[in-house]
Amino acid sequence: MMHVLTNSVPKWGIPRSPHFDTIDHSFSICTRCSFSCLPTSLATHDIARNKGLLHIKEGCAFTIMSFPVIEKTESNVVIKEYAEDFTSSSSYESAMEALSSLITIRKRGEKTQIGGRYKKLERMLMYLKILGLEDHIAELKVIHVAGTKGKGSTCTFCEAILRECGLRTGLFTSPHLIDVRERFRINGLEISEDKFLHHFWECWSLLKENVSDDLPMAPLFQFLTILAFKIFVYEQVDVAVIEVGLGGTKDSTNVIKEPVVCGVTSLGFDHMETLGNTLRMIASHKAGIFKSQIPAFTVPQLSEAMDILQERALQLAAPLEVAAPLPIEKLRGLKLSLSGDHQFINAGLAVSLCKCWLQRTGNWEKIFHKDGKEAELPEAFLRGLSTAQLSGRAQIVYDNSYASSEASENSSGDLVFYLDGAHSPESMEACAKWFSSVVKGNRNSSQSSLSSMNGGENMEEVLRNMRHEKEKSKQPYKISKQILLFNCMEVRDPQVLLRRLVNICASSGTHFSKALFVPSISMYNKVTSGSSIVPLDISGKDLSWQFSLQRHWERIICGADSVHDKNSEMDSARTLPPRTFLYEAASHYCPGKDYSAYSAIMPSLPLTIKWLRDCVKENPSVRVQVLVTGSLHLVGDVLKLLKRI
Ligand SMILES: Nc1ncnc2c1ncn2[C@@H]1O[C@H](COP(=O)(O)OP(=O)(O)OP(=O)(O)O)[C@@H](O)[C@H]1O
Ligand SMILES: [Mg+2]
Ligand SMILES: [Mg+2]
Repeated sequence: MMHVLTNSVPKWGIPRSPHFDTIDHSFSICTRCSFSCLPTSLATHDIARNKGLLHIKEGCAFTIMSFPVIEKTESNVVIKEYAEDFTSSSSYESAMEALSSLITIRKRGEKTQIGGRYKKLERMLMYLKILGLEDHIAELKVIHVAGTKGKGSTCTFCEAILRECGLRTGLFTSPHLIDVRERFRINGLEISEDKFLHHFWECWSLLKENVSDDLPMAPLFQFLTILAFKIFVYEQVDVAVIEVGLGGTKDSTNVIKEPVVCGVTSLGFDHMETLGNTLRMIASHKAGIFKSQIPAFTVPQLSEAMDILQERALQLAAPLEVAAPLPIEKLRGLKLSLSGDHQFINAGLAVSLCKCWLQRTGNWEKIFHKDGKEAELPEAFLRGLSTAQLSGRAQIVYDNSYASSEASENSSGDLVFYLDGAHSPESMEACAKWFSSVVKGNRNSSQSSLSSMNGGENMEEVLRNMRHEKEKSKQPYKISKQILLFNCMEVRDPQVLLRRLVNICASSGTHFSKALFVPSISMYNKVTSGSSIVPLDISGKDLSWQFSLQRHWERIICGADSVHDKNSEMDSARTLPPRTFLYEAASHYCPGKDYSAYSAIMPSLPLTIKWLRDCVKENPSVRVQVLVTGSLHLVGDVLKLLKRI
């Protein structure tokens, strides 16, 4: 494949968007004016102008751009546009403020309080019309994916595979862990801050100008969906991989009228307050993305769910196929970049979706004409499957920032974080299996395989982990302790989640010596960015939810209620347990201490990480393996802190 470096874009002129010619894999420059392909209304607004984001000229918007710089990463071309100084972090923070104002404060399952005359999907179509996008989104070549678990992973595999096939990709996933821009990827890379702000303020101001009592402003997820469509249209992606937000039938993404192919990942119990209490009801929502005569794929499902999917597909004359989990031999010695056995299910689905997409768009034969071996996965597929990246799903982070530079590596213990944002019973099961298998791998061999490190890491992180593995193999034997760091949203059933986790881990010999219950930093009513300030002030934080999690834990582990009397709860949570707590056997526990034998409430996440680091620093003979799970917010917060503390 040829990559051509271009820097011939006029600095103050029309942005020409570079893209792949998908047919012969060559890189070409589209000489059409990207903006001129879009309605001139896109350029007529004030906020962006006030913020200096746009120059308006005769109804056509011109971004202020400096020369694009092309970075080559493996077989992909990555384009970076370095904008002038018009975007500052403060402008990014004001975008976050604006986004936060779109969060509709309501309890899950309650009917929306958006008001207005129209239903959600009618509103979505009207918003798209305001932005002049309605015809353009019909031209996007979409892979649309619903399901209870594995949507994000499946979409990420699809994106990586098709990018490796030489296509220009757009990927829209949810939720994000640290920064909202994670939800929008162009050619495998998170959208740049400049581009994000540009599109954000255009959407924002046009919608704000046109809202009325009948058509109120779009709530958060609808807004983000519209933004994704706008970005993908503007970026002229060859393929848009779109993850459903919640359910299917009524999801904001379901304005896609004619996707190229649809996928439904593993179905299970989540969001029952919105989707219903039975698997049949849940499946019926997910099947709501099927479209007349459009091929659909799913994974093996329980029969109640499969029956519904098949019924719906039949009604729509949509050919539905079941994609088998990817057989490991097909990888020809490579490893899936996302860890855990469940990822073979997602990978199998992604392969079927991509093959179908390539065939239906006429690309399959053009790209793989020389590759006659139907049974084998094309090289590009293997590259995609072994490099796709998604943070916070079965991700391992070795933390060594506590080790002082002068001290030898061996003078402190190991601290390893295992992060997985599981928050439904089925995903907790997948998470427990993964955690047990990787810590077991550690117990059985001094060197764990790199396959246990998922693709959420960047190259730098992978290399750091490899160095760590190498160092570790030279070190004396360490005693491993498994610790749980947990929080979940109040709408979840912690009893079910924790019990599932404990039982599955126990069945393969993994036992948590302690559980730490901690409040998340992220606020559900605020969209924050990677650079937002981490609040350290914990005074007045209500920890009653964490105390109730602890009570569930105590009941599961020792069949008894926690020893806490309610009055001491608030006081005890103000203080961290002594460092010996981490290593103390439960039998050493003395009633009367302000933490229990098996668990503790931690006053804040930053303090918890510091405390864990201090504990490990003092004790060279231990390896503390911390499973962080229950909430993607918690996982995101931990990742943010590990990178920044
Ligand atoms: N096929 C699967 N079966 C069971 N659990 C899975 C599967 N795939 C992923 N998981 C679990 O679900 C978690 C989230 O994975 P992923 O982000 O791919 O799913 P999602 O459907 O996008 O989730 P969300 O509802 O958070 O958007 C993973 O961390 C893992 O614990
Ligand atoms: Mg979900
Ligand atoms: Mg998701």
